[in-house]
Amino acid sequence: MKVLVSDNISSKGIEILKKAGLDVDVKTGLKPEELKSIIGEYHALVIRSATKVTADIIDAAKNLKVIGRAGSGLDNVDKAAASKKGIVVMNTPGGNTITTAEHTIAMMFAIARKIPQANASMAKGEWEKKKFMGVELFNKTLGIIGLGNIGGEVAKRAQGLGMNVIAYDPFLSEEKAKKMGIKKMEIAELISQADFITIHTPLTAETRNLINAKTIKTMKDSAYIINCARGGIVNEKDIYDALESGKLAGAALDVFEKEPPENNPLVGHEKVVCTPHLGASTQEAQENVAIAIAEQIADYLIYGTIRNAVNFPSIPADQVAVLQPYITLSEKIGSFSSQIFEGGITEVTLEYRGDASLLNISPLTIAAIKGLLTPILEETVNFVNAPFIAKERGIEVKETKSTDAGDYQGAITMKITSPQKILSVTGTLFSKRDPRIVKINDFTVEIVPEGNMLFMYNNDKPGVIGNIGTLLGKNNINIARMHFGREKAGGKAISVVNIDAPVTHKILQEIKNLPNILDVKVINL
Ligand SMILES: NC(=O)C1=CN([C@@H]2O[C@H](COP(=O)(O)OP(=O)(O)OC[C@H]3O[C@@H](n4cnc5c(N)ncnc54)[C@H](O)[C@@H]3O)[C@@H](O)[C@H]2O)C=CC1
Ligand SMILES: O=C(O)CCC(=O)C(=O)O
Repeated sequence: MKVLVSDNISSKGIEILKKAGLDVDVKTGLKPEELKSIIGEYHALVIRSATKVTADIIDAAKNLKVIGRAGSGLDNVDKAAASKKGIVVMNTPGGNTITTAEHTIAMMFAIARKIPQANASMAKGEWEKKKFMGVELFNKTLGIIGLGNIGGEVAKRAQGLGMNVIAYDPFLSEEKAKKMGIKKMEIAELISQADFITIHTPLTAETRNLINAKTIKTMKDSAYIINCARGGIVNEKDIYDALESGKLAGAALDVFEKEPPENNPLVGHEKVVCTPHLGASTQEAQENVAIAIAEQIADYLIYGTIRNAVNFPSIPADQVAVLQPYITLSEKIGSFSSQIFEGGITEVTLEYRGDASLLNISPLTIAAIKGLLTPILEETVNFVNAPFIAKERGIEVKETKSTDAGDYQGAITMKITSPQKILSVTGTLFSKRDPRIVKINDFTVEIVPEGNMLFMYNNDKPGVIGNIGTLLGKNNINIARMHFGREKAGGKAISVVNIDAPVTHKILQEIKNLPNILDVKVINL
């Protein structure tokens, strides 16, 4: 079996692959057409973030069984194309957590004390003591947006420095935050209270452009911002304007909207410290992730054991045919529910009815939990660790079974509970194969859960649908399907629109401002 390593990984990983008897080629810096021309020879591909594994590359990968990411981010892999071809996509969540948290703290010190700027000045022969007056971190408030693995490690370190740590993470329970000695609050409150703001969320529809001109306006004067998560979460132009106007005292950026950045005025700006996506770049982290991915790939190619796969559950071979459609349905119900729900989840109940109650439900529950957590945690959740992550986050998972499925042959309902509200989403299979969402709370619907969608609560009034259609049409976005459900004529209604292209933040705002629209969410399945 042949393995292609197309990005730089630690030699420890290569040794493991070779020792396992695999034939390893290391070819880094390949152009897309070069990779496409050779990928057909390989059974496994090992990458970091530089190699772009597009649908085109996957199409040419005639023998490929597995793509392994030494690290966590999989935004450079077309996972849907890989899944369609049965290629397992795996990563190594956790291997670079400490390293990235340490980089964040280093970046915070660097902007607070202007260390890189002072170093550059001394290298030019200057001795500019006055110019590089800094601020202490002690007693300052650090606002962490996204209190997951890295955010949690940053919090511990910042507490050790005597900082007052506050956090915003809509998916974190109050209890967990309390245990960590952190005050959990809404984002607006955090932004207005923090002296330093650091971001540790994935880049999702919700977090794209999270820090923008509007939010910056509500920050303290002379606040600092740090982004070691993903480019695109902070709006680079708005940060630049705020630095120029003096609203922001400094920014530390490890990640960029475009990497490497081109003509980006933040690079080299006197109030900015930049690093070229170095968050995970330590010997220790690179060894961790290289060893982990090499072991995972060898285990899969040699023994068929799947670990840390983001697109495949482990189920006994004889159950695959019957379980797979229900696994897809469960994952879609979870993902759909997560994208329309807001609040710290404390409990999730999966109700299996009719045919579904007669199945081996444990992989279905795992798939539903994975679906629920993936839009929130993106790369860190897989078919193996989903239940553990839920538990760690204080989410209690319950299952119930009933042979009575009402109007359907088999149905699965996910009930999500937070201290403030409950959401219930029911799905079924049409023709034993095709997933449909058929109930959302008390609204009866018939939604095809796939691709880009808009989910809206609206008043059941004439003109609502026409307005949405006109606005999308004006923006050249084609509507594939529309579904409606209402409590009663003239009451509260839900509208779900399947669209052929994603909507931009601006279009989303325009939809929100249409008459009789109460709330809009973007869904991607
Ligand atoms: N700079 C670098 O080299 C590296 C960057 N990263 C990036 O760091 C980020 C965080 O990674 P991990 O901590 O491992 O992920 P994680 O999955 O453990 O944590 C992410 C946290 O963000 C929260 N979150 C999701 N949506 C949110 C929203 N709208 N508002 C507030 N919080 C939200 C989640 O609840 C979760 O607690 C990811 O974007 C990852 O790709 C990771 C490793 C290295
Ligand atoms: O491999 C790297 O250097 C980037 C790490 C990263 O961003 C990730 O693991 O998500």
